[in-house]
Amino acid sequence: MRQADDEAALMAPWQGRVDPAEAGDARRWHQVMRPASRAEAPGRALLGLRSDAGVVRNQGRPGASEGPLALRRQLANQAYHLTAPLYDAGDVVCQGDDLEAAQQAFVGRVTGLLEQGHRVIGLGGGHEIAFASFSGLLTHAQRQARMPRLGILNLDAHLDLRQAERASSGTPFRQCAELCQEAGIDFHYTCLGVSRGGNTPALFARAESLGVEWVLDEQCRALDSPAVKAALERLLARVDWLYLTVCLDALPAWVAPGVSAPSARGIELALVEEIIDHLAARIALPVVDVAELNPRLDIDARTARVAARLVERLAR
Ligand SMILES: N=CN[C@@H](CCC(=O)O)C(=O)O
Ligand SMILES: [Mn+2]
Ligand SMILES: [Mn+2]
Repeated sequence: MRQADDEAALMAPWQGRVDPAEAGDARRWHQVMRPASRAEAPGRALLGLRSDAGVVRNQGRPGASEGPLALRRQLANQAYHLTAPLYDAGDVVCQGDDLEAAQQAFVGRVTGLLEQGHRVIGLGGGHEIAFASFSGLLTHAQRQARMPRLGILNLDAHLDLRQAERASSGTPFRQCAELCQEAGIDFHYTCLGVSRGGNTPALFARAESLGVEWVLDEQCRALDSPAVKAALERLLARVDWLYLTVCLDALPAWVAPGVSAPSARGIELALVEEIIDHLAARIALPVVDVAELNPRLDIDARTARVAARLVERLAR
């Protein structure tokens, strides 16, 4: 009974239009989505992190905990053009301020889904999802007979390398650097779309000292912009598996208004899509995620629609 209740709640957002009179394949995501517990073959597994704690700790505007549900509602009506099966693995819920417990639970879920052969698609939640996503990927990598080299590609206006007393949405990649050091592996972190005004000199200095590669938003014009091309080529040459994370404030505020810290400039959605396609064609992407969707601040679900479009791409 409990399981049936859980499944009904899990599948509740997966509703949308149906076109029974259509002769060809007229399926949408809500008609294909299955609970991850019933997966029979490897596919794409959605896993949400319902958390505001990281953004609140980072002096931001709460509401990201409502992101996973808003994203599922937009995804439900996406036309299904994929071959991979789609699974919903539900949400890890952050209770109050207990971010660390939520991140640990998320890590456990990520490793379990990776072991079953799924690509994990994380749905934020604040960008604190990144530390949990990468930790899960690292744990899974350490279980391989020959450990793959790991890298991180973050599309973000922010470096998220803060030094702070407590973990937050502003600290995940500094935490990843420490994790890599503890694990005795290289930290390969590249951030594209960085806003000069959104990051203090202290953050750029930390990026420098950690060997982080970044490209400013104004240098990110196209995939073949020299700085973008060089940064991606260097990263791809160094790693075997990539964790790709999209902070929605990498996009301009008029494209993605529903985030804690909207961007005055940002990088174009078309470029974000091109980067995703470029990476997917060249390297294993076992874990990807979309972070910082805040439905409370959204306008006509504009950001949620963009996020759903990106998730569809990340699922290909
Ligand atoms: N994950 C977002 N992090 C940003 C937020 C900046 C802001 O709130 O202005 C950061 O810490 O830099
Ligand atoms: Mn950001
Ligand atoms: Mn971020």
